[in-house]
Amino acid sequence: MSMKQSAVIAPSILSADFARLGEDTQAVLDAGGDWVHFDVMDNHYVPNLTFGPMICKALRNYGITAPIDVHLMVEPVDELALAFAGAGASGISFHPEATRHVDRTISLIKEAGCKAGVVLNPATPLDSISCLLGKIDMILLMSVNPGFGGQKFIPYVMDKIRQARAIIDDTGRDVRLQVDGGVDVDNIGELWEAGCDTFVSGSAIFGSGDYARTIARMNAEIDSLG
Ligand SMILES: O=C(CO)[C@@H](O)[C@H](O)COP(=O)(O)O
Repeated sequence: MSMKQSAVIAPSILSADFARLGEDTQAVLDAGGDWVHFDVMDNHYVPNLTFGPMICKALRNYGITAPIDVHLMVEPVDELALAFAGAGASGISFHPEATRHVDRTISLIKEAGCKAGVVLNPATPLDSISCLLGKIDMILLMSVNPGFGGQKFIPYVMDKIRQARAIIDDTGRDVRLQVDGGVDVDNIGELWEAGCDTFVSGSAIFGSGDYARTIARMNAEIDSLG
């Protein structure tokens, strides 16, 4: 039986207007976004630099109450993960190769009261996380190489999504399957059918000019497939 959960659209505020971040984040939530996807880049694990826990806290102080889904593209992981838990993150996902003790990092995140996710780059095999399936809340499959918004979806990830769905269903656990990179109105239906239930989308939403219409079209594609 498929353990696929209800669809979640998580707009990536990497593509938001940083000069008006609180306002733009609230706007995308008012337009139907379910979670805030918060991409943390350290110019070390990835060749780009974004924002840290203070900005997460500032969004909470601004009044953002939706789940904040933190994607850490940082190395090492533990200290920043704890800082984000203290700054109002709801879930924290990290790249296993960026931490020395993966199991310990998951425990730290969960003990800090957050959902824990692991992120696999496009070419990283699924079997690298087989031991963790009883413990994590989410698998995030990157469908672009991490570091930048606005890249094209890498087609071979589609098969990996199907395999991940089968592996999750075998566990019988509620583990979300999130896809991130090049997600748009045109491919979201296929991604849902392949087994994703959580969709990160940055440039397709923020670059569209009409957030509500774009998110509604994404949800309509999913709903049309049941
Ligand atoms: O983590 C990342 C990039 O490293 C993503 O979250 C991107 O922000 C997705 O952007 P689009 O491909 O949707 O523009």
